[in-house]
Amino acid sequence: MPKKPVIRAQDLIVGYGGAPVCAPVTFTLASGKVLALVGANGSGKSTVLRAVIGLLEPAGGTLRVFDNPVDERDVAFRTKVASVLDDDAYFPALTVSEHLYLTARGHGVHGAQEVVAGLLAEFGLTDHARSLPVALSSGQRRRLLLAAGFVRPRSLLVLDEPEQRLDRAMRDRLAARIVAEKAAGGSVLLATHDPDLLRAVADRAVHVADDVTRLLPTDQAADLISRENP
Ligand SMILES: Nc1ncnc2c1ncn2[C@@H]1O[C@H](COP(=O)(O)OP(=O)(O)OP(=O)(O)O)[C@@H](O)[C@H]1O
Repeated sequence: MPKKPVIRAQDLIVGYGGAPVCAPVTFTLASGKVLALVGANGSGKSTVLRAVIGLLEPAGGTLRVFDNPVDERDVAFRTKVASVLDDDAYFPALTVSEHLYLTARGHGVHGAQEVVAGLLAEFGLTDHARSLPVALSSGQRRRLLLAAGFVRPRSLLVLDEPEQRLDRAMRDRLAARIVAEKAAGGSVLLATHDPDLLRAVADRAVHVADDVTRLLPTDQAADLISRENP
């Protein structure tokens, strides 16, 4: 029997106060695959991601994650789904390493200290391990949030414009990390404006828009982004 998709969205309608922000969205994401949401500013990519991780009730259509309706209060859901959204959601009174360690321990990660040390190195934060977030640059804070996403146990990783505020070298490292994620059987749903990241990691894309949302091959989606952001 074919494996059930990790995410199944069928004519999914998302919006605020009853008003949809984009055309209905239909896609599936299988394990070991990366699906990218692309589209202009304000087209609705983050809103779709919020619905997938349970921060927003769908206004219509079907949404199943691991073959269940989304319920972010469910422990089983939270152990499988890690997300990094476009917000500065860190603890201001914890250092970089305390932040990662707390997240790791809170999610029952084995060998948390080694895992944290590895992520500090990978995200270029070792020299800032004892810094408070206020003493980090905006790109370093972004690295901290990404590292906090990667420290969690997960089968599905949801990333909202993970390239934001990262320099080229860090974007390349992030791309390698996402490729490793899928090689290990993990699934990734991400929104992006970066055609290089898209080409490096995505298997398919969904163009989110007002009139119609379409599934696109990665190259076509990357060309579309390049045209939107010449
Ligand atoms: N909390 C909210 N309440 C009401 N409207 C919102 C809210 N958040 C976003 N919107 C609106 O929903 C629409 C879609 O926003 P969304 O953040 O999903 O777009 P996006 O595709 O992620 O954009 P960007 O590429 O700029 O990040 C926009 O018109 C935005 O103004």
